[in-house]
Amino acid sequence: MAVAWSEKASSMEALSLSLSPPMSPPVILTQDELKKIAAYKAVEFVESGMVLGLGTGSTAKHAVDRIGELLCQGKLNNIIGIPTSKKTQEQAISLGIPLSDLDSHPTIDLAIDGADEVDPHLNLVKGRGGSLLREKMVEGACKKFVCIVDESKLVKYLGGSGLALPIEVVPFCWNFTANKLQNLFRDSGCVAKLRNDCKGEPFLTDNGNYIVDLYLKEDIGDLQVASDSILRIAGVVEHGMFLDMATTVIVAGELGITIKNKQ
Ligand SMILES: O=C[C@H](O)[C@H](O)[C@H](O)COP(=O)(O)O
Repeated sequence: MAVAWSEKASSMEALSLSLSPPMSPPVILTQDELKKIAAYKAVEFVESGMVLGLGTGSTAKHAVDRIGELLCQGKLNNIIGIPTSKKTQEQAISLGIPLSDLDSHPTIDLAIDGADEVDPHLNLVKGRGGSLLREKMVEGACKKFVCIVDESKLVKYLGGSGLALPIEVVPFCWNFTANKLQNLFRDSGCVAKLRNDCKGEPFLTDNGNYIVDLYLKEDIGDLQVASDSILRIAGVVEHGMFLDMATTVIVAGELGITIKNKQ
C-alpha cells in the first residue's frame, strides 16, 4: 500500500512538518526526517497495555522517543518495553518507559525496529549498530514485528547495498571463525573483516562479543541455506539476516509512505 505525502496528513501532523499545498514543488525531506516519519507511523500501531519490543538505531530511536512522548501525554498507558540494547534501555529509562525483559515477558505484542537492508520478500539485514543478537531474540518473540526504514534501505537482494552483513562471534580465536565465514561465501567474493571501534580496538557488543562484517560481491542465493551454514560454524553466536521475521515494513520515501505486509 503506497500513501502519498499529500494524503498522509496524520503522520505529517504528528511531526509538525508543514506540507506544501497541492501543485507546489515537492517537499525535500532529509534521511532523518524520513526515518522519523516511518517511526511515527509505526507507533500508530501501539495500543495501551502492550508489551513492546524497543529497537535500536537511529530510526528506532524516533519510535522510542514518540512512545515516551505519548506516555507522558497520557495518550498511552500500561506499556512495558523490552529493550534490544543497553543504549535503548538508557533511552527508555530517560523517557520514563517502564521496562522488563524476555524472562518475565516471553511473549511480546509488538516490536518496532529499523534495518540496514530490506529485500523484496521483507527479509532484513540488521546489526550494523552491533545489536543483532538481542534484536533477534526480542523480535523472534513478537506477535508482530514492524520494521521501519527510509527508502535507501531497499535492496534487490541481501548484501546488495555493498555494506556489511554483520556476524556476532565469540572473541576466542575470532580470526579462525572469520576465515571460516569468508571461505563459506568465497564463490560470492566474500571478504570478512573484524569490526573495530573508534579507538581501533575490536568493537564489543552488549554481550561482550565481536562482530565480523561480511562484504559480499554477489547474491548469496538461498538465504535459509546460508543462515544454516553460518550458524553451524563453531564460534558464531548469531548473524544479522532476519529471515521471514518482519510482519510489516514501513518505508518512508520522497513520494510518501509504503506499507508492505508479509503475505
Ligand atoms: O544493530 C543495529 C540495528 O540492527 C539497527 O536497527 C540497524 O542497524 C538500523 O539502524 P539505523 O536505523 O540507524 O539505520
